[in-house]
Amino acid sequence: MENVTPHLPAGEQIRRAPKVLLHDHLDGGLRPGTIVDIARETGYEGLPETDPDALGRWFREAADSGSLERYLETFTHTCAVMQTRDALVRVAAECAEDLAADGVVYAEVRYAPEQHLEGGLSLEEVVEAVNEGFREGERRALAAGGRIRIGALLTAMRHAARSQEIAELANRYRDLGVVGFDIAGAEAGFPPTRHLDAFDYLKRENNHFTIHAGEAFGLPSIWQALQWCGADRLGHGVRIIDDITVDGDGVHLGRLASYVRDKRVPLEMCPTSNLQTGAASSYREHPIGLLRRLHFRVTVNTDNRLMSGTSMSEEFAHLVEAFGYTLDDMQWFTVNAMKSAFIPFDERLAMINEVIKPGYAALKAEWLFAAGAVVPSVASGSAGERG
Ligand SMILES: O=c1[nH]cnc2c1ncn2[C@@H]1O[C@H](CO)[C@@H](O)[C@H]1O
Ligand SMILES: [Zn+2]
Repeated sequence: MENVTPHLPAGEQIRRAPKVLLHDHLDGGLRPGTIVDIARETGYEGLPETDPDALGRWFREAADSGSLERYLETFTHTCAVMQTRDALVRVAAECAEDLAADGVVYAEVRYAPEQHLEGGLSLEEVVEAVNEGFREGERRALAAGGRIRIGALLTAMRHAARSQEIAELANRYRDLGVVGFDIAGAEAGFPPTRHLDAFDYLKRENNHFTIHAGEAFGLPSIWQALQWCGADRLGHGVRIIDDITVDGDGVHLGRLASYVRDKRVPLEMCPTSNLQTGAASSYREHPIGLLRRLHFRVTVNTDNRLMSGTSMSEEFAHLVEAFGYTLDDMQWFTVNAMKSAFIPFDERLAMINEVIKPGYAALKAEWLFAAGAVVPSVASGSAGERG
């Protein structure tokens, strides 16, 4: 009899479970075959491999360096093939299709418009091409029997000096496919306060933003992101663990960790990416386990599906294995993510009540109808033991 234990998710159930993704980079999620195609079409000759399988392996290995800076070097190749309107439409459409096929029902996908200007596109043309691709991908997913909604986050690169311009762009395209703003790139040496003008501007506009913080750099980065910049969410935020001590007397939260938990600050955690950049040493030791137990507002994310060779289902499968998470835990993470999304409250609520909860309820009931589940011993109470 297969999987009659209620609530314990098997691989295929994890894929079918509705999932919400808040932290995924468009330029970190291309299909290797698409990179090869576009490189050929546009004459980009810098690819380290031209066979799609070998190229996929190359990205995973090159990103597996233990350093964020080296991890980020691999984006040269994906950005190189995302410089034309057609390429951006294609990459965005495939992103939506791939996420929907993996059971993601809502995603916020980010990219840095300033990294897609080498072919002569304007910032506006970049945003419009990506939006067009997302809409196309949503339609294709629907036609294939799936369903997904995608909102874009516009990222400014923290080492550069275009954050104000990108924040204004995010504001201009608000309600037109863009739902918020972010900063990314190497963290050490580039504190979020370098971009205070952009964050202040977005606050005055009542707009939303998240900040990559507490990944390659510790508590000061998280503190600045929250208390100086006013971030709505933290990208990664794993280093908040440095402000938590666990000893014989129990768990003690420092002031910053308390603030993060008390204010329900969403943490966009990306376990596999953290293993690759050295921010965590194994799935079992990943801070997500403790933070979930302490009821921080934790969410599960992919970061870069190509560089990490992952998907939302893969991330959850690793966590199920490491921490014994059930469908109830998956639902908890998913509801956390949906609550923390940047779309309007009524839409988030409808997603939770009409899509996420019914989806998990259906999965949790499956054991009842599994072959062999209804046996005479039901009367003697074995079904009750399963619950
Ligand atoms: O985990 C990360 N930490 C910091 N920056 C990142 C991470 N993943 C990707 N990017 C950076 O964000 C840019 C826009 O999508 C990417 O080009 C990459 O440089
Ligand atoms: Zn990221």
